Amino acid sequence: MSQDSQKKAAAEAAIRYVEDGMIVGVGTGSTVAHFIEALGPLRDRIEGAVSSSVQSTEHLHRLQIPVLDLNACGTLALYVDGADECDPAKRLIKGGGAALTREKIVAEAARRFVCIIDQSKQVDLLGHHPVPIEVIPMARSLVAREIVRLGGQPVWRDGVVTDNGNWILDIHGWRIADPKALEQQINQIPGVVAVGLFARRPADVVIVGGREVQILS
Ligand SMILES: O=C(CO)[C@H](O)[C@H](O)COP(=O)(O)O
Repeated sequence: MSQDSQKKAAAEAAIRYVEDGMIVGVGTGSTVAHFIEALGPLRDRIEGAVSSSVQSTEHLHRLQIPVLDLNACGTLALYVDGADECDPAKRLIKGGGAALTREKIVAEAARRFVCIIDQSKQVDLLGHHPVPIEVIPMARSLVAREIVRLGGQPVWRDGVVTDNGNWILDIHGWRIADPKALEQQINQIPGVVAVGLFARRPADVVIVGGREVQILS
C-alpha cells in the first residue's frame, strides 16, 4: 500500500471521531488534506472548523466548510492533524509544513487530539526527522547559536515564511531522550515562537494507516 493510500486510510478513519454539531480543529499537510476531503460531505452536520493554516483554510473554503475564529470557540472537542514523527508515548515532531505554531495553539485548545499518520512516521525515539522551530526573523542567528549549545545542528529553511511572517530553523542531529525537557528548554530562548515538539501536549489517539488501520489510544 502506498504512503499516500496509508495517509488516506488514516484520515478517513478519523471521521468516526466527528460528531454532529461539532467545531472541528483541523491541522495542515497532505494527510490532513485527505481528512478535509472526507469532512466535506459532513459540512451540514458540523458547526464548522478551526484551521491551523492558510492552506487548510483555503481547502475548507473550497468545500464550503465554515472556518471559525478560535477566539470565538472556546475549548474544541476535537483536533485532527498529521505528524512528521510519533513515538510510542504519542509525542510528536510536527512542522514539516511550517504550520507548527498555529497547530500547537489549536491542539492546546482541544480536548481530544487525534493524530493521523502513515507507518513511516512511527519511531522509537524522536529525532530522525529534523525538529522545526519557528523564530522571529531578527533572532534567527541568536536562536541558532543557542541550539548549537544544546547539541543540535540548525539549518535555516531559506525562502520559507510562515503564515505568521516568521522563519523556520530545522534542527538536525538530535536523538531526543526527554522530549518534554527539550521542548521546555527551546521555548525559553528569546525569539522562539514555537518548537515542533509536541510532548507537553501529545496526541490522545494515533491512527496509523495501512491495509489494517491501527488505532492507538
Ligand atoms: O506538521 C505538519 C505541518 O506543519 C504536518 O502535519 C506534518 O508535516 C505531516 O505532513 P504530511 O501529512 O504531509 O506528511
